[in-house]
Amino acid sequence: RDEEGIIEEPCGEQEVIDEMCRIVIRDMDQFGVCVVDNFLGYKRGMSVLQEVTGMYTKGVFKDGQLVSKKVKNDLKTIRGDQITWIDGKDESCKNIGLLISQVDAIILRANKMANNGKIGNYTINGRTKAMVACYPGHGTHYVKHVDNPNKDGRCITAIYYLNRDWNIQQNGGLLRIFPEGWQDKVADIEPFFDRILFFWSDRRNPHEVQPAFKTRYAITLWYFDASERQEACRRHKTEMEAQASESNNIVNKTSSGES
Ligand SMILES: O=C(O)CCC(=O)Nc1cc2ccccc2cn1
Ligand SMILES: [Mn+2]
Repeated sequence: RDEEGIIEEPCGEQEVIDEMCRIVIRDMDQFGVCVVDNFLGYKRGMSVLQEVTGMYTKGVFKDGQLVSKKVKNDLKTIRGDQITWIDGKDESCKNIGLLISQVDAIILRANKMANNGKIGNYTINGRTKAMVACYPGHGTHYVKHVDNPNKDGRCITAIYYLNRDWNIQQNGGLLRIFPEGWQDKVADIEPFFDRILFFWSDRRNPHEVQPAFKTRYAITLWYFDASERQEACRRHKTEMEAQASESNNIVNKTSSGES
């Protein structure tokens, strides 16, 4: 507060980051979901959007997963979201790289600031690459699902939206989260430009994307909890070894003529 008792607006970059971290920690602890608007600001948000639309017109997006939909009595296969994975290091997506480092800064700082240095009792030590997704907008949707149902190590989902002048009534594409413990209440998130959303990736947050009727872009990052990730990798390694020795036995049996 300055002498008139007016609350000082955080002005420096660091104060803005700290303020945002406090909001993320508070909302994640209270709701398991957190929405922050004007995350990058108009200019930097637009440069991220331009890179994404540039990639899309270049056709780097893989065809989305097939969603066969019974339309009257013929199976109409429509494609869901189209995705591409990038690490944001190459020159052609340096602005996406800036977005990624900005989200990293918030998550890692929040991890430090939270009580005993853990946000939601996690110790975050890494993340996936950025998944850039596009819904082509012919009524494509994403069925209700959980990002991490079986402890693969991912603890926080961060989704950055890029859709300007988005009108939910006309364009659809609402993200609906069904947070565990909210009874019949839901969290309806409109995929607005320069909005970032955080939520726990596990079974606490089943979610769906309702049919979109305009091209809908989003960039997703998943952050890893150190111990859950380590355990998941150990389990995966054991499964791989078991499969290898199993196929070895079969080979030995068939080559030695045993039935
Ligand atoms: O765009 C949004 O608002 C969220 C869409 C969404 O949930 N996408 C998504 C996409 C996925 C792609 C591969 C594996 C798991 C995945 C989980 N979730
Ligand atoms: Mn998801």
